[in-house]
Amino acid sequence: TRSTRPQRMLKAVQKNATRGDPLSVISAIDRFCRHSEWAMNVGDEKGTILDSVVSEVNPAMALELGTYCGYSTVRIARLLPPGARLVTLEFNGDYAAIARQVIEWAGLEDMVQLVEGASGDWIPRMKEHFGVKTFDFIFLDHWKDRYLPDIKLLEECGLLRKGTVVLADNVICPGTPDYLEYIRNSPSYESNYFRSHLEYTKAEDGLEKSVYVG
Ligand SMILES: O=C(NC/C=C/[C@H]1O[C@@H](n2cnc3c(NCCO)ncnc32)[C@H](O)[C@@H]1O)c1cc(-c2ccc(F)cc2)cc(O)c1O
Ligand SMILES: [Mg+2]
Repeated sequence: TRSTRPQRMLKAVQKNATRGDPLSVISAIDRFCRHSEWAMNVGDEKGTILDSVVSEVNPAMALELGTYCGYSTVRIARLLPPGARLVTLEFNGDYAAIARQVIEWAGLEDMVQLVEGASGDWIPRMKEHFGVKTFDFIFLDHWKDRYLPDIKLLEECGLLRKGTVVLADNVICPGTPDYLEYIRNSPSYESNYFRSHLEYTKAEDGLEKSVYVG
C-alpha cells in the first residue's frame, strides 16, 4: 500500500539530514514541507519564536502535547541544557513510531521521553510515574479543542509553578477560541500573542505565550 506522508517525511530526513545534527533534521523537514508536501509542523517561522521562548526559559523540565512527527520535539530538545528533559505525548502509534526515528536521527533520544498515550490519561500520572514535580515549559500543539481541558488538568494536577511558561501553537489558525478566552482573562496567567504565519504559508497564525503566576 501507498506510504503515508509521515513515512515520506522520515525518508526525506534519512536522505537529506546528517545523523546527530538537529539543525539538518529541522531544515530537511522544512524543505520537504515547503517543496514536496505540506504538513502540520510548527515550521521555521513560528519555530524561531518557539526557539527564542525555549532559550529564554532554559527549562530543566519541559512538556509537549502532540508530538506528531517530532519536528518541534527536535526544535525544543536541541536547546535544552545538559540533564534537562522533554516529555512529549503522542497517542497515535504510527506518528509516535515516526517521531521516535526522527528524534533518534537528530541524536536527541537521551533528552526526550516520548510517551505513547493520551494527554488526559498521562497528565494525572506525571508525578508518580515520571517523577515530575512541575514543568518549567509547556508546548501545546495537539487537538485544538483539547488545549483548554488540558491546561485546566495541568493546573489541577499541580504541574504548574509560578513562572511556568505555556506556549500554544495555532491560536488563530485553526484557532483555539475557548483556550484564548480563558487564558487571556484568567488572573493566573500573563499572556502575550506573537503574530506570525501558518507554517509554510502566508495565512495569519500565531503563538500565545502565557506565564502562570499562581
Ligand atoms: O490540527 C492540528 N494539530 C493537531 C495535532 C495533533 C497531533 O497530536 C496528537 N494528539 C492529538 N490529541 C492528543 C492527545 N490528547 C487529546 C485527545 O485525547 N494526547 C496525545 N496526542 C494527541 C495527534 O495524534 C497528532 O499527532 C494542526 C492543524 C493545522 C492546520 C492549519 C490549517 C489547515 F488548513 C489545516 C491544518 C496546523 C497546525 O499547526 C496544527 O497543529
Ligand atoms: Mg500546530
